[in-house]
Amino acid sequence: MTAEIKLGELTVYSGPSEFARVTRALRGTGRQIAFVPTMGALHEGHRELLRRARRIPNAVLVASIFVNPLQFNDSRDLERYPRPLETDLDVCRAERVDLAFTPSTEDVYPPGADTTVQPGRLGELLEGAHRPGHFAGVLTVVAKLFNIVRPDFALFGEKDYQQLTLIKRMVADLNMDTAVIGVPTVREPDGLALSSRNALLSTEDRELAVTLSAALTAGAYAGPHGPDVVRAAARAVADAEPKIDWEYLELTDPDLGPAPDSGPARLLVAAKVGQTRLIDNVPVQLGTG
Ligand SMILES: Nc1ncnc2c1ncn2[C@@H]1O[C@H](COP(=O)(O)OP(=O)(O)OP(=O)(O)O)[C@@H](O)[C@H]1O
Ligand SMILES: CC(C)(CO)[C@@H](O)C(=O)[O-]
Ligand code: BAL
Repeated sequence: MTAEIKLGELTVYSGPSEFARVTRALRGTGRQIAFVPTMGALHEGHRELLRRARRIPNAVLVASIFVNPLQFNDSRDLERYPRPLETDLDVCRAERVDLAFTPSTEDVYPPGADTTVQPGRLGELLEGAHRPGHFAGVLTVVAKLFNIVRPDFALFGEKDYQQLTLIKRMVADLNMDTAVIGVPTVREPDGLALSSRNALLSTEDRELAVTLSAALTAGAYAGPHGPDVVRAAARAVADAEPKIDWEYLELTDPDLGPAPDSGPARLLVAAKVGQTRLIDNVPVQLGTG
């Protein structure tokens, strides 16, 4: 079988069973597998994940492109989600991806599929409170993808910080044999976190959207003064932009528990800008000043 697998140029698969056989054959040759799961509409954030994965010595680079309906609690969000598959495959070629997995919804969820992975308490906070069922959808598809690909390494962006935290939790709790690597958020020059949904912003909304990262930056700079000042500094920037529908702006510890008085913390935001819901977060060092 491995004789047929060409590495060094992109091969695209859509059948889960066929793809599982390919990855199993590769493992049999002693190669390690580095995996970058995505929903497509690839941008510089995804490219950074692919480049970091490419640098893992002797690894075969696998990317998946699948807009997972199970994690969308809003059907309009699912409908509007961009799907430029051919351009995405060109990006995969440019980043020297070996294997792309592009299943259909029916490939991933054949009739009768009924088993899901449910997050614990962590899945109910923040994003979980605003997108009911979202993280069960994410964990279910990530567990399925991990079973198909069986990666040694899987790379996820810190932009989706709660997702990254929950995936690390799932891997530990369910004894999955994959090292999860978090990659810092890639930003536009003005600070806006890159996101596939940015393509849906009107010109005016794009200008407003920078307020999310501006609020986070104001909070992070206030870190030495302690948690109350961080919250107040971030909130002041957010409140100055009432055209944005702010959903949460919260300071936590790095594991998403209550914020400490000093030491490392995380400041997270979600807001609707026009029709488009965006999230972002930054690390904050508290109470050192
Ligand atoms: N700006 C970014 N920097 C680093 N990683 C990112 C960035 N944006 C997305 N990622 C990561 O890329 C992976 C795939 O994400 P996804 O395909 O959902 O893209 P996205 O830009 O997060 O889209 P959206 O948030 O609009 O759904 C995830 O691990 C995500 O955290
Ligand atoms: C991890 C993921 C690919 C699961 O669908 C998705 O949530 C994403 O792109 O962040
Ligand atoms: N990037 C996280 C996937 C989602 O918003 O559904």
